[in-house]
Amino acid sequence: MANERPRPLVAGNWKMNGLRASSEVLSEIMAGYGAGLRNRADLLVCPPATLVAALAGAAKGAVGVGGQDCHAKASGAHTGDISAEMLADAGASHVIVGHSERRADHGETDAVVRAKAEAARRAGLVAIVCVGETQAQREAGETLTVVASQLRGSIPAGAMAADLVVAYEPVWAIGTGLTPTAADVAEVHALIRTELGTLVGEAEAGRVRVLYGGSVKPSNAAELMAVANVDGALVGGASLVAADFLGIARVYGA
Ligand SMILES: O=C[C@H](O)COP(=O)(O)O
Repeated sequence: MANERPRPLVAGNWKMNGLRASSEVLSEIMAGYGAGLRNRADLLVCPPATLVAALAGAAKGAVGVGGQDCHAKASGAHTGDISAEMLADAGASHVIVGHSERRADHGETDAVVRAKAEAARRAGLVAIVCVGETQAQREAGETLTVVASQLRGSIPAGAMAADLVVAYEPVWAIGTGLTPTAADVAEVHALIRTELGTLVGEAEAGRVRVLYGGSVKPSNAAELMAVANVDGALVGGASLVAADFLGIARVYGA
């Protein structure tokens, strides 16, 4: 079972970008999501929370729609926050948790990220748990220990491949145009697969989709997606342009 390669997932994280007119990007993605690609890979778009319901309505399940964050609790006095249940109610299928921008801007710890991933599961969403080292940590030779520690702290006990995706995003590669070498990506993704084996069991670990994120573009997608244990991409900037997002996804099929 662990030998079966998971079906790839190409996910777009729009971050704090997008107005109602941006639904046009989704329309273009759907128009370009032909059978050759549809048979081989899943697509997901994670717009700002203001657009989740509209895009989920327009996507009609053909392309997944996800949130970018959720609160750990289902409801309550948490001004400005959005629960996993609310995202599910709006039509989301996934939610990103623990993105390095949330960890840095909002002080989110591994424990907070795990609580959010548990909330996603409670609400019937797939949690996309993000991990990755900073430039200083890479230069200090700490990449593998940092990523392993984040995984152990952020993955909920009893997580299953059906409710978990892991995204490896080196912080220094996000939005910079820099990417790790294929060998570096392979080393970290192999570690993630091994750690998942310990955390969720070998059989489940083999089915969890492990994405690479950080300056993925149509020009480098083929090389990055060909790396062992890379089951797709979490795309930031390039996901805002349908042609670029599709250009990345099409490494899996026309
Ligand atoms: O969630 C997506 C990542 O942070 C990657 O962003 P980027 O593709 O703009 O480097």
